[in-house]
Order: sequence, then structure tokens, then C-alpha cells
Amino acid sequence: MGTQEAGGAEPPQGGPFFTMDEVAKRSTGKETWLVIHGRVYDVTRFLDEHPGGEEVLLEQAGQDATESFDDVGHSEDAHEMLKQYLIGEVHPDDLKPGGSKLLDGVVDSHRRGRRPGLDVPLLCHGCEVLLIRCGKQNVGS
Ligand code: HEM
Repeated sequence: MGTQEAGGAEPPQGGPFFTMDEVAKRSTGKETWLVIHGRVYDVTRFLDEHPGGEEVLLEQAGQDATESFDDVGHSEDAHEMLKQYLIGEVHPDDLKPGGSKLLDGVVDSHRRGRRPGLDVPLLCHGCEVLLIRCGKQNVGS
């Protein structure tokens, strides 16, 4: 009757990692792995139980099934079920570009790097304008 709070609900942090090549090798009915949102799932035991049928899972076996999974508009329950089949993550080298934390870091450092580069010339220009104006006023008076 106790609650099962732990239950392996947490996704693995930092692996184990699998390359897409390794995932692709598990695309038979005997062993069926697929990728959803950068995570690797072993759905071999789930083939018989999937309400959408085993065919769709076999079609996606060994590949990134994110789009197909999302297109169906799976329920909250379905998302919860995912956790039971989670075995690891896609190796960072094989992650699709876009939405990558690595890139965010690069963009961020660029932004930080550009600020002083812009501010300093602007400040100098401001001083220059002020000096010229003061000079003109002095000459005129
Ligand atoms: C481990 C991965 C998956 C889990 C746990 C899962 C779970 C479920 C569940 C619980 C349902 C019942 C409806 C719902 O609650 O949303 C369902 C339906 C369905 N699933 Fe999946 N699914 C998975 C992967 C996929 C993939 C990769 C496809 C690819 C096309 C797919 C296609 C479908 C379809 C077509 C239905 C039937 C929808 C309907 O009859 O309205 N599922 N799935």
C-alpha cells in the first residue's frame, strides 16, 4: 500500500549514452529501441501492449520517433509510461542541432563579448561630439 515515489521516474542524468548507430542496430522485433526527444527507449516489452499497435513502433524502430510520437498527441499517461522504457540518452555528438545547450552557450558568450565592444566606441563618440560642441561654443564667444 506504500507509495512508490522513487519508481525510477527520474531520467538518467548524463547517460548511459548511445550513438544513433547503436540504436539503429536494435530495430528488430527481438530488440526494439527508439528515440524520443533525445532519449533512448527499449520498447521490446511494450510492442504487444501499445494501444496504437506494434506496427507503428516497428516502423520507427532504430530511429528518432520524436515527430511521430508528438504528431499523435499522446496523452499525459502515455508520457508517464515512457519512463518505464527509458534506458539512456542519445550521445551528444548525435543530437540534432537546434535546441542544443552547447549552441546556447556559444551565442551567450558572443552576446557578452559584444557589449563592451559596442559600448566603448559609442562612449568615445559621445565624448568627441561634446568636445567639438564645447570647442565651437568657445570659438564663437
Ligand atoms: C514508448 C513509446 C510510446 C508509448 C509509451 C506510447 C503510448 C501510447 C498510449 C498510452 C496510447 C493510448 C492513447 C494515449 O493515451 O495517448 C497510444 C496510442 C497511440 N500511439 Fe503510442 N506510444 C509510444 C510510441 C508511439 C510511437 C513512436 C508512435 C508512432 C507513430 C505511436 C503511435 C500511436 C498511435 C497511432 C496511437 C493510437 C492513437 C489513437 O487511437 O487515437 N506511439 N500510445
